Amino acid sequence: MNQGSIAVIGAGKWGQALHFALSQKQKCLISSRSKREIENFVDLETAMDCEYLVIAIPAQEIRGWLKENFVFKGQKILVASKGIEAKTGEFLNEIYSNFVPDKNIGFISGPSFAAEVIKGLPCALVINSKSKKLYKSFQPFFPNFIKTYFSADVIGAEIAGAYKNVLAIASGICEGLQLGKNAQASLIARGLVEMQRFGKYFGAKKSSFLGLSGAGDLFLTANSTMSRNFRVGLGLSQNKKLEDILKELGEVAEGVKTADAIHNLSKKYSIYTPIANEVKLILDGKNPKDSLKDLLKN
Ligand SMILES: NC(=O)c1ccc[n+]([C@@H]2O[C@H](COP(=O)([O-])OP(=O)(O)OC[C@H]3O[C@@H](n4cnc5c(N)ncnc54)[C@H](O)[C@@H]3O)[C@@H](O)[C@H]2O)c1
Ligand SMILES: O=P(O)(O)OC[C@H](O)CO
Repeated sequence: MNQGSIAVIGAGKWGQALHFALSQKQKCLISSRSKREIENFVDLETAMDCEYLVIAIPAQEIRGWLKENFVFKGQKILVASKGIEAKTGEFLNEIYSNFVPDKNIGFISGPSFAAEVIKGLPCALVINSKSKKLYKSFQPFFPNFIKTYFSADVIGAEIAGAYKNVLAIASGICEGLQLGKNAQASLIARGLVEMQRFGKYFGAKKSSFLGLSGAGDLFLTANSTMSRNFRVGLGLSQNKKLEDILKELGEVAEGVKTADAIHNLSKKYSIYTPIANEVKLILDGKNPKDSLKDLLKN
């Protein structure tokens, strides 16, 4: 293993933004499935030989990618993805736990549009890990325009980062239906309560939902067309087909599959998640205006 070296795996919008940020203070390699004309682009084998890896692959693809490509050689891993695996309902930390020990892995959360990070605009992120030593080993790699915080509440950060994408779809629908800012603010506030209720069932800390991982990322994502998930909601409000919306988007919108995962988990464990459930029904074809009536029922 190449001691002290760092690489980003995944050269999508977030992988490229993290590569830019992590290149400010030191050389940072980057790798992806297809070759890219990016500084310090390397093949996967070279990247995997780095001591520090930042993995920015879509949540639904992680299990397959790990099975096909990952060999643990003591690397320290930072997971940059946000989502819950739809086909199993497993959280990302559960998937990674089959490949990496808890002391070697952390999860990034917080309000962070790639488009702003790649411009060097200031932001704040949380590195969530069972190991504070892991956080301390990654922290020096981050540039001065990114303030990092530590939290040991991995499940809270994971659920917050995944759930906010589903709520962003709901908020985009609300915007698209021109229901007004009162409705949108109420939806976001009730969504935060719902997210925290869901997280509590899995042992998440309430504070994670009041901080950067929850409220911070939700306020960002549910109020901006910079969010892919918010734009999915806008498309749904215009009765566009989901396949057409995603084709036009050309990037991942994790909330679509995570809505499935949350719906299945809340049904399995009898957790009250009305907003996420309506998003799932709308993604399956329910008229958004009918969902609105159902959500407004006293
Ligand atoms: N874009 C952002 O602002 C942002 C910010 C924070 C977190 N994230 C999260 O980062 C993750 C990646 O999002 P993104 O914005 O980079 O998406 P993107 O659609 O821009 O890029 C996804 C990348 O993953 C690659 N990919 C897809 N399937 C793959 C597979 N099976 N194996 C290897 N690579 C594969 C694609 O080729 C693409 O380069 C998501 O979980 C997202 O929620 C995104
Ligand atoms: O574009 P979105 O909706 O995937 O959001 C991107 C980031 O998660 C914002 O923190």
